[in-house]
Amino acid sequence: MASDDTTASAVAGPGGTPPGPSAVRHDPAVDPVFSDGEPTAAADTSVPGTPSTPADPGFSAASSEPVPPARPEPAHPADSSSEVTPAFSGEPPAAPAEPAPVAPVGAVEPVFAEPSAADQPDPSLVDGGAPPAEQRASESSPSPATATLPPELADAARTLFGDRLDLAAAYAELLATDGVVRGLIGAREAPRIWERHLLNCAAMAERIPADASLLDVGSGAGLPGLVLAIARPDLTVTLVEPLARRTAFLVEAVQQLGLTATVRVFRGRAEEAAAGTRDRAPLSADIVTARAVAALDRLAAWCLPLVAPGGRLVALKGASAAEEITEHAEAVARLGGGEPELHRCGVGVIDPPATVIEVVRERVVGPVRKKGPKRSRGGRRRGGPGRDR
Ligand SMILES: C[S@@+](CC[C@H](N)C(=O)[O-])C[C@H]1O[C@@H](n2cnc3c(N)ncnc32)[C@H](O)[C@@H]1O
Repeated sequence: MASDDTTASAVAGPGGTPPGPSAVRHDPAVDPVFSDGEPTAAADTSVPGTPSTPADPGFSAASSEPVPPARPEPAHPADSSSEVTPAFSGEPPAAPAEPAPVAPVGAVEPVFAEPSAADQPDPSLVDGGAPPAEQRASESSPSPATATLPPELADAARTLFGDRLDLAAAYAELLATDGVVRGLIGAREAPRIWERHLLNCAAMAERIPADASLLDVGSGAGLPGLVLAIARPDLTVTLVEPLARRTAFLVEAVQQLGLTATVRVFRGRAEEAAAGTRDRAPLSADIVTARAVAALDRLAAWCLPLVAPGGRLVALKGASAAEEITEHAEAVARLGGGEPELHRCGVGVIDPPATVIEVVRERVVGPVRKKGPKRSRGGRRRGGPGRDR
């Protein structure tokens, strides 16, 4: 049930409420939410909370390697094919993988219901001998119901979500129930969804201009793209995610939250989104966001081709953001990016503020061509077999 703190009538528009006491305590900027069962998540190993940092309990067995183009997820009823065919949700080729449409439910109260019988986990979600997600959820102490917005975060949440706070609460509920049951989010993350995930993602909104188009690369369960779409109804958002189980969740979440007018889901890798096909123009947007997807050099390689010239990559990063800039600024420049800039978001609202790295796409750089043998004017390869004849 909603407390008075979370009712729409009690909230002001974003920025309209004086920030309350800073209440977010951890450095949550890049803590991803995936549970142990996730098979192929590429992660930013240069930030805290990634697989290379054992301290993060909510993280998956992710590697820093990119997702292979056609690497299958574990079989699941929603996955009719193991092949990843880049497509928007609803496009005919991808249709078999999409769940049946769910009627929008609108805003719901930020208390998490018990999973129904229909929510029983599919055993095929279990990876590597781990117990089913539901079992993992019940084994760890916090119950999903504890993901209710903590009172000490209510001021920050009101400031960041304004009159969309109920919608944010509905998404938090989805993450903490469905997200846990389906193995998309670690059970221990449920009680700290607001603190570690929703608020710091929402804080990025201050770096995004009004009415911008936005592509969120490696959305996973919707972070930060879906959070930004909730906080900022003026944005047009595309969630880019290659893995079927995650895109199935995203499609359902978009429908259930009633966000279909401003949010679409593209199943595929960033590189595929940028390349386009004979039937689909390459995707691009004013702003490309990412959290916990890759280190800055690789992120720039994947994301800058998706940024409209003059637009920006806005990457949510952790404590090592400054070192990443030092390490990768040259690579970013080679890829057509400007000097990476570090910004703090949510100052005075969340503690610590979120850290983002921003890169303007200054130049359009073509794909790196591999050096092949030189050809003569006649088209023959110099030194090739023809020359010896
Ligand atoms: C560690 S998860 C982070 C998910 C989410 N951004 C978050 O912060 O919770 C990394 C995500 O990036 C996706 N990913 C990996 N390589 C990608 C690529 N080349 N293009 C798009 N997404 C990719 C993975 O499938 C995975 O969902």
